[in-house]
Amino acid sequence: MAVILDGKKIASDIKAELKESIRKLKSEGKTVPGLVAILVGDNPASKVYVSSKSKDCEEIGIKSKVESLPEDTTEDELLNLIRKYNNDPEYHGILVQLPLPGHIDENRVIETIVPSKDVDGFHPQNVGNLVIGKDTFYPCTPYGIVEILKRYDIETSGKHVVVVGRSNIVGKPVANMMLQKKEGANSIVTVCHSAAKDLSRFTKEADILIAAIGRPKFIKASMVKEGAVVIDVGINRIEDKTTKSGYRLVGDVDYEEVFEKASYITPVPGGVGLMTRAMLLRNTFEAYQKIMGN
Ligand SMILES: Nc1nc(=O)c2c([nH]1)NC[C@@H]1CN(c3ccc(C(=O)N[C@@H](CCC(=O)O)C(=O)O)cc3)C=[N+]21
Repeated sequence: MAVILDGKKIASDIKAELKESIRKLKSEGKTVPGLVAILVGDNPASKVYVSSKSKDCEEIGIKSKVESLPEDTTEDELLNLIRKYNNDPEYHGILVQLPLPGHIDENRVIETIVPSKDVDGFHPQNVGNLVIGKDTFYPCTPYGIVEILKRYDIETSGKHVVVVGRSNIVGKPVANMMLQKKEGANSIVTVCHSAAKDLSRFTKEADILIAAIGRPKFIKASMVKEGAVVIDVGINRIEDKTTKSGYRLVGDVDYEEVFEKASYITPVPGGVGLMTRAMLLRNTFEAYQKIMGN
């Protein structure tokens, strides 16, 4: 049976640390970090995420603002709003909630955010710096995964990490972070994806398995090595009429099965998702420190 990696506990520790740092800033009469979240359209899941982000900010003393724009906002209007915040000294972090409506080019949007305020770490300059091991913003979900491993003292150096999924927000950046030598995890990394003819051939080799596929309960016990560390990035809503909301959240890992075989496992909810939120706060604090020069 596995040890449950408690994302809720670690996220709350990180928030407490940041809260204390911000309290100090305030007591010295300094301005506080600021985060603006930009939401286009009314995707219900995105609304929930954005409102929980501002709640988190409020809790620890980060100034936050939500810009809610209608679905039919033009790309130019959005880009102009981003440019406004690029030049606004009260906001040190800018987050544009993804996905965007189809008529807006996500890459153009991301490239318009000034890299020094790109707290998602999605700008090509930050992505490039991550790959070559230079100062950057780590994307929040990968950053959260690395932080969980660190706080549970899980050995990563020389371990075989297998990432399933190759997205720009999770798979690719987490693979790069785990690969990093200097101040990094120093792991051996395999990235696999849906084109693999026999995925379990790869996943069974993992000392640390990171599942970021986006398919409910996809990783079965038969695909996992005895004693592996299993990190579940999936957030899938599946119908469940016994709950009040009519749905239930499950990960990309078949938790009940894999729990018996793994040495450590992250739960869903209560694992990586909460860490993602906490690391956004840390990135905002780091953006503030870099901009303010302290
Ligand atoms: N620009 C941008 N940056 C993002 O970081 C970003 C994004 N767009 N678009 C959507 C995804 C998804 N994401 C999550 C954040 C928190 C939870 C989270 O708090 N999960 C809770 C449960 C939440 C629930 O009950 O729905 C948990 O796992 O315990 C999940 C998913 C950030 N994303």
